[in-house]
Amino acid sequence: MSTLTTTPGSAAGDQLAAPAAAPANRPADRANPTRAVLMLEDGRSFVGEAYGAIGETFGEAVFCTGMTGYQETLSDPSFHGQIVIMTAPHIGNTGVNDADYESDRIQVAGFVVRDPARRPSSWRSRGSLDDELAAAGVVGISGIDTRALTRHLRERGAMRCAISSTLADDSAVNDPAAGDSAAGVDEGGQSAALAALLDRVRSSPEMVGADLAPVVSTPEPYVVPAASGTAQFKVAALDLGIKRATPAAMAALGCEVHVLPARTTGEELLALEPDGVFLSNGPGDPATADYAVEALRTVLRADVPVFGICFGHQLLARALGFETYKLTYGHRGVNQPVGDVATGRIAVTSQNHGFAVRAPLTGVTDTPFGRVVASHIGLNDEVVEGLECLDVPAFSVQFHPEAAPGPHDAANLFERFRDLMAAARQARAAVAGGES
Ligand SMILES: NC(=O)CC[C@H](N)C(=O)O
Repeated sequence: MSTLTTTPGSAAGDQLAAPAAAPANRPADRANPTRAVLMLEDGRSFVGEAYGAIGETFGEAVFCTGMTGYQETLSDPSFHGQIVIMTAPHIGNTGVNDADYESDRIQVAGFVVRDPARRPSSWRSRGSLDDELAAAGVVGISGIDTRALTRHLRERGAMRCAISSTLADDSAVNDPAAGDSAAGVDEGGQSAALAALLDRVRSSPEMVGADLAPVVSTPEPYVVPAASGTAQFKVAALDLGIKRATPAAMAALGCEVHVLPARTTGEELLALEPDGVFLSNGPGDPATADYAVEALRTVLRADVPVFGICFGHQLLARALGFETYKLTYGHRGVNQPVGDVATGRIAVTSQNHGFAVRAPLTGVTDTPFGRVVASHIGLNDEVVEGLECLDVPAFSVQFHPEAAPGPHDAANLFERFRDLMAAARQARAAVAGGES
């Protein structure tokens, strides 16, 4: 299986790297718009204007329903290899600032908006989003019917796509004006350039089978110190695509967070003598990343507390023996309702996932690491959104308690992790006391 190795604005995958003769991505000119095409794997296409950089890019088309937080979305490493469609029609209204980035670069493979802000307005803004995308070489498209596109993906599922603003001839495109019915796929009448683009989309790498965490992970370990005072707990955090807000949330609770590359082994994690091990969110298919699953099993055997979010939740599930599967179109946005099974409380959560864990919604499952229950359930479609181990100190959630962007309903989960680490330390002290 080929692996998506997208760099912003470039073709997805080595085998799809732009031919040497292709023009380099260059900023779109707002005064003289350049025509751009979004081509889906099933042949449906949309015509709009180049937005951000002019060029050609490939990735999985996914839609995000957040009304706000486009900067955090763009820089979330979990979106690596994906072309993100914003369902909110006005994007870029507050420009860009340096505080809202969740990693050191824009991570999406491409960006689709309906109606970009012509002039950003915010006291924090230092520039416009389209200039920022152009400077980063990120190819985008604007002025298309994002509602029709989203409905198409809801019916047909997330699929590969391309954005191209460099086609020689795109005159005969299957335009959204032709209607947004699911049956509106019309490959007939397309120009040779469009047919060739469709071929390129269909030979681009798929998200299923893509092992992308090592591509976005930190090459070297680094430490985020406790936000104030002496650190109370040492956390070893496996960076599978971590967002800045995550170690910051743990540091605010008195943790010293050691952020480690994706391929760190279980033995290396334990050698740090951490109070707890954290597994981050990340891009790609959780059915890959066997290295992290193995590391996690080593940690679980050592009875060290574990907390996983999103990709980390999926990997904890795999370590326990559950399987993961691909959702039709996933959950991406800041308004996803989740029920806490134990308390009956509902949290509105931030989510960004295309895969999910296959586990029973009710009852207790026996696993090699003891009994496990589903702790959280997605209220839109009954997807397992959390797991709790009853016999080892481990739990995980599919959503994002770090909430960047998003509501803070789930922030208490970091406190739960801290309390789990405190309880484990007390238990160790009691055992040591009993032995002496
Ligand atoms: N945000 C994440 O960690 C996403 C996890 C995984 N890549 C998925 O799409 O389901």
